[in-house]
Amino acid sequence: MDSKYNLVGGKSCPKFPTKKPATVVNFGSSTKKARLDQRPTEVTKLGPGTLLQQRKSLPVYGVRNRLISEIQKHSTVIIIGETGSGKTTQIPQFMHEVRLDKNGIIGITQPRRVAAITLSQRVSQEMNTDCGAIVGYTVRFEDVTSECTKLKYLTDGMLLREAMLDTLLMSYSIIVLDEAHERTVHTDVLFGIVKQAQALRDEKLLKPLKIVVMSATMDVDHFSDYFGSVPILYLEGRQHPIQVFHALHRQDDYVFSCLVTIFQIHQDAPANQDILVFLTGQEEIEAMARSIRLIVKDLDGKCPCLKVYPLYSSLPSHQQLDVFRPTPQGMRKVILSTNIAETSVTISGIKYVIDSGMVKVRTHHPGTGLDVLKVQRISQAQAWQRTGRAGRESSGFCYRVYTFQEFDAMLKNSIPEIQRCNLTNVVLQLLALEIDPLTFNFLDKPPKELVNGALQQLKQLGAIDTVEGTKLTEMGHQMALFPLDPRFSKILLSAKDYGCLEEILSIVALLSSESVFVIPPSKREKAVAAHTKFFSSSGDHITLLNIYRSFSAVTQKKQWCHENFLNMRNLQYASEVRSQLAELCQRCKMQMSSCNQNVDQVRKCLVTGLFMNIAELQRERQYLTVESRQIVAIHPSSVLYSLHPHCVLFTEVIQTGSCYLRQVSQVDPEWLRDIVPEYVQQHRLLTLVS
Ligand SMILES: Nc1ncnc2c1ncn2[C@@H]1O[C@H](COP(=O)(O)OP(=O)(O)OP(=O)(O)O)[C@@H](O)[C@H]1O
Repeated sequence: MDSKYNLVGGKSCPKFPTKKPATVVNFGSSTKKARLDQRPTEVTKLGPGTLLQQRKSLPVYGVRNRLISEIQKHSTVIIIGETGSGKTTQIPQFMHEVRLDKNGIIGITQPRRVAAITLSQRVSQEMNTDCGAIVGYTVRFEDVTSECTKLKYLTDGMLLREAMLDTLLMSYSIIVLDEAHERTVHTDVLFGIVKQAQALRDEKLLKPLKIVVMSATMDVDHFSDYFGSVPILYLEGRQHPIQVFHALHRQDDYVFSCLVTIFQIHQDAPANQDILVFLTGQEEIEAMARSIRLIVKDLDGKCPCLKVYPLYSSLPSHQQLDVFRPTPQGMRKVILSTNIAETSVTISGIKYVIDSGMVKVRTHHPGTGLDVLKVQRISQAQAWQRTGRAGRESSGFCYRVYTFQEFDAMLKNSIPEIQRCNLTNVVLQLLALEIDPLTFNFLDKPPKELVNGALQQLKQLGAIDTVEGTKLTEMGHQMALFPLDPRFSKILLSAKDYGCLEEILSIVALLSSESVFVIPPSKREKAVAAHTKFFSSSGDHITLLNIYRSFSAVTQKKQWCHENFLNMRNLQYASEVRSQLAELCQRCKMQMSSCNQNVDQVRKCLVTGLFMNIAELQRERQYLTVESRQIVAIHPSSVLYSLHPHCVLFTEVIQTGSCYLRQVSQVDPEWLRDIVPEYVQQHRLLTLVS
């Protein structure tokens, strides 16, 4: 590729089915300033060799012995390495090879489930064993490990959960906190938990716990200081070079610029060189996927066959994993992804990365209690992570559809999640560990109002007695057992009082899964008509229950789902989640119960956990939330969209431009007075006053 590149306007310029005229995106290579180009890179040409040859050509392999000796010498080390240097796949294997795991397993945390799954599959392959044997993974609702597992890839959230059962984490000899630079809330909390476990094990003369922190960014002094000036090991180089290009001019529509760039690459590059595009969210991705498919139809076999794969977190797991399969010969895949493919993962075949420079971030506002989803610029660290997804199997290219000046103006690192997200779940987990969240030794303390907001919510849910309190009630202890948002744990635990545990289990399981509705754009009317059969005028929760009940009753599930435009895998997944939740309920000594057709009981039970999520109709379609006094509307996907009931309970609010309530049910304001009298007293409900 030339360093200056006119992306549209070549002789085979595609037609774009958009309103806009095709613009031009010119790119310049940022040779001097690009970080990857500043460092001497070790370039090894790889043929289709064996996995062992591939492993040996990774930069980390050359320093294996020094690395092992440093890890053996110190109880905690920080390792920095560029993307693709081999940190995540190799270092755990090195430690296993010298039997550092003889007294316990090596746990490697990952911020995302897709990374934990694909990494453990890759490492199993490299070690020539089945996934789930020596190497395995644990993610929420899925445990693929066995008694002989020595290397366990797990999400940071799962390790935190394990810490609740054993604060000393005795089954582990080494804990690797990977991708620490991402600063997810769970990794941040784990810093404190593993540090404490290490100190306590030393104090009690138990077997030692080794901690390895791995990061892809250089600013790790902070991590080192936190553990008491521990050594920092720097791994130089990456396996394959990546050429980075920036747009020469500011682009005013990053989505369109990405689309243009995809087709310019597609026209020039040989087949089987795949493209990964970073966008911000599901809707944007699905819209671009449709545009690409339309353009491809117009190309008339002039280019290799192009297959589009969306990748976002609400996509069912199996569809996410499809993306990782090699592309059939003669084809090209283009993956449109959110930031879930940004760190840790290797997607086979990716030669080109196109970076929009944007990301959708969830931020919690303690004042209003609202979680707001906002599209914003990424940080430089994220830009380098995205770049690093190319050049993993051979050299690669990264096209940034923003100028170098824009890159230069980006924040160096993203704001840690703990500074901006809803902390209710984390605070509950800390309290279950008998840790006071107000005095906990956080790597960076979260804002006090976020912690207080979480304590306040836990008090309202009955998990603690007082806001200042650090002791969980019995209800709080039970709530902490469930891998759910505390509001849903509360609903499950209340179900025994309303005699509807069967129903609540189904609803909570469905809310924990991806959407069960399938609405193909070409068969929209038919799909909606099929779904209408299940609709309940009382709202979305009972509608979900109707679907689950029918699904459980039929024997020909596949055909039934197909006829009713429902996603069978998601329903099956929900059914697995349901079984696991039912087991946890049994552990809490809860009896199974069903309210059969008296589904008012179900909605009353939902109020026990979601009473802070009530909104009242103001005027046509406009609602006011009782807790945060926000103007909102019911999301068009809700069955209540055109019914506008007086008082509704909702599962979540999303703000993308306007504020929308999702998963909504009608409630009778009188129920609120019975179920949460104190809350009603504190918050004036208009309907109750009149
Ligand atoms: N699933 C996979 N398929 C093919 N190759 C892979 C796979 N996983 C890893 N590799 C190879 O191993 C290399 C090192 O991957 P690894 O995840 O260990 O790097 P890393 O240093 O942890 O980088 P990052 O932090 O970006 O994930 C990759 O660049 C790639 O060549």
